[in-house]
Amino acid sequence: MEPYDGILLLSFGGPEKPEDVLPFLRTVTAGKNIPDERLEEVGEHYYGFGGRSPINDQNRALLAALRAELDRREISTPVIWGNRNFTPFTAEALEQAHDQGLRRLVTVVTSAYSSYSSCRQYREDLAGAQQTASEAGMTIDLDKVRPYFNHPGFARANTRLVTEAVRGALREGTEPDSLRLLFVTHSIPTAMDDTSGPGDAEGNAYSRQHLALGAAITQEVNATLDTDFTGELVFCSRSGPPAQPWLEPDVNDRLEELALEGAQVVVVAPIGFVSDHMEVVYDLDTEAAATAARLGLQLVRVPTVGVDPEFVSGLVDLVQERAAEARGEDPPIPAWPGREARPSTCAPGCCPNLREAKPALCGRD
Ligand SMILES: CC1=C(CCC(=O)O)c2cc3nc(cc4[nH]c(cc5[nH]c(cc1n2)c(C)c5CCC(=O)O)c(CCC(=O)O)c4C)C(CCC(=O)O)=C3C
Ligand SMILES: [Fe+2]
Repeated sequence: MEPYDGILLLSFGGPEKPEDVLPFLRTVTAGKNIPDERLEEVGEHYYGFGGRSPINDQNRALLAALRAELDRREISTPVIWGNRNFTPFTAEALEQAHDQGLRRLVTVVTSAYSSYSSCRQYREDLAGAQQTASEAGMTIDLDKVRPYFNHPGFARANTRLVTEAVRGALREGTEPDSLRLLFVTHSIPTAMDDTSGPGDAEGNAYSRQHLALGAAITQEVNATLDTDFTGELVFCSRSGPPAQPWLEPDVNDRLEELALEGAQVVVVAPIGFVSDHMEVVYDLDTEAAATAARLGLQLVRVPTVGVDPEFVSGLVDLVQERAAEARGEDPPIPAWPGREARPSTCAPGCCPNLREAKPALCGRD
């Protein structure tokens, strides 16, 4: 895997027991304008699951799946795991890597899209952790793979999962006219969406990337099943003060409207998430499922990619692609939907931090 001697899996992190919940929430929301009521509410979501988020176990499973796929390709490069908000924190991961003799890592983030929250904030985490390591006398170089919403591994795995879910609903006798297809992602402030992307020429990269993937999946579903569905994008997990605009519609509000229109079955595909973490098991499987039940709607929740072999193999392809780039080669850069891949080194000012300027790695600024 020249020039890299290690791979860093970088994620959000989550609490593992009730005593972890408050410290975790304080870490997540430090310096952010999240109302207390929202924090208490989110704390309750975690307590409802015994104080344990599913996300860390999902990352452990992803680590094992990446290891198996690397071994299958006879690549012995170690994989290290770090989180933004829970141990092993990113700085701890770098220390562990350094102790193992690793000096140059390629990072895979557990988020597929461009935005401050899903891309630059991880680049800031890398800069902070690298700084901490350097103060302790450890020098580590860090690169990362490109945002992969339109890498074929992620996009095709999602397409297959949605197609199977719709096929299953139709096989059970659902009339196509009474079925709706919703793609779901995490809401973000509209100001964050407006500024997501490489800078002056763009913006709204976060919502546009989801719309592009949703449209491509819908087209494939229709081609495969000979149907005529119109997919649409909805959002979950809004927080922030009520007066601050966030991306809409909320999945629950849209379910209300769909029920009035006469829909009976709603296929909900959480393409914004790579695994079934809290937003999926609470906001969709608990809250949206209750809304649907109250409205008499059948909700069919599509699995997230998780450790789907096509997705995992795509992540290893991305790591090998990044290594080839770093060696100065000109590897093929597969992209679907759209032929334009995001660069693995972000443009200056890409997905800016609107609160405070902070150093970020893996970019040209
Ligand atoms: C785009 C995006 C992703 C997807 C990309 C990625 O995966 O990174 C994501 C992932 C996640 N978000 C998570 C948890 C939380 N996010 C919060 C708050 C926020 N998220 C935001 C955005 C995103 N978040 C934003 C704009 C805020 C407002 C404050 C801020 O500007 O940062 C809060 C505070 C309370 C609240 O406001 O809800 C919590 C507890 C967990 C862990 C789940 C688990 O434990 O299983 C995961 C994977
Ligand atoms: Fe979040």
